[in-house]
Amino acid sequence: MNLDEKSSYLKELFKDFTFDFVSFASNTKSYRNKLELAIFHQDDEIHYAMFEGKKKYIVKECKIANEKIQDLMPLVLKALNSNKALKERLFGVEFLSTKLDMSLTLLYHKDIEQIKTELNKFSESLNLKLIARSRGKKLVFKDEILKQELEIYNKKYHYVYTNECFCQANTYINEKMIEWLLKELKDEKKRDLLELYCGYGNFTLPLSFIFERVVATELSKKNIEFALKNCELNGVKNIKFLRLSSEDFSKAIKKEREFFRLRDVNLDEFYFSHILLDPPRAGLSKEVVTLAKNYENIIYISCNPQSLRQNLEHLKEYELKKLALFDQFVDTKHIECIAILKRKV
Ligand SMILES: C[S@@+](CC[C@H](N)C(=O)[O-])C[C@H]1O[C@@H](n2cnc3c(N)ncnc32)[C@H](O)[C@@H]1O
Repeated sequence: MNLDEKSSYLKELFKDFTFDFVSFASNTKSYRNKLELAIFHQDDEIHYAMFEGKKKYIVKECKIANEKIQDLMPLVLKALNSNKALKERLFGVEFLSTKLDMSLTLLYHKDIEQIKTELNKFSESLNLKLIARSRGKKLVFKDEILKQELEIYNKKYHYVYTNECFCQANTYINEKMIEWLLKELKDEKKRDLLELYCGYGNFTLPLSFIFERVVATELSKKNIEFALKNCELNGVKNIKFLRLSSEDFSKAIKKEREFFRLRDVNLDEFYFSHILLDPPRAGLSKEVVTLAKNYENIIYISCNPQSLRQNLEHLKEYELKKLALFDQFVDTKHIECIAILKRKV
């Protein structure tokens, strides 16, 4: 689907609502900063491959991947093909790049300890941050931490993360999403922000500068580990990151359950004017929709407009003020959007 088709689809899906609509285009080529490929073994050679349903087909190049990844792809393949131990039982590769950095993950169906020396030489020869994985094992060569720098309205935000963290796939569009949110929230009355599904703090850090205080929660331990590092990197002091599922956080705020992780936090001290939600494709559970209703303003970042639409059915007390479409995944059926909701008066 192109941007016009996605816009029409969204407008049709949300036709029962009245809202301002805006869309943001991406570069159509070289936009992806992460790429996962399968490996196809043929005779004595390996090729990059993708799946179409259950069918694997060979991929010679990938124009949607950014230039860093495109440049590295042939070098990696050549080096792997010239080494029997490295190509044997290899079944997948994952490229992850940032504006400043790059890592490669190799996925094996064999014990990677046996090829540790070869992997090290491979990482050295390509000067590459390399991660190798096989069942229950992980080896890291050089480093796995990537540095990222986002530029939002001429201000730089610094991040670190690894490929075990969630990260947005299109850096340009990610920056546009953050810029748009800052612009939309600029003139609103704001106090504290409650953010659920915060990842490593992608939105949290820039937003922390326009709210008094932020409580940000996330399920994954790795994401929270890096969110805390990112807070320090940017000298931010007004965010409290908590590793809790959104469902558990709902229980905590209703005092239905006590959590040791919340022993130093008195949630009653906060005045949340806004809640920001960026859930996985399935959208929000019933408990989280109920939690969201405690707050006057809801910002809902969605990678699945269908689940967003379903959740809105249970948020009838709110008006959908704005809906923004971000073409994060160009020419695919995937739609990323942000909805801004306000409780009706
Ligand atoms: C779409 S990502 C958004 C991450 C972040 N906002 C960003 O922009 O990088 C969704 C995040 O929700 C987390 N997550 C998934 N299920 C969750 C749950 N039930 N409670 C809290 N976090 C959850 C995932 O670990 C992931 O980091």
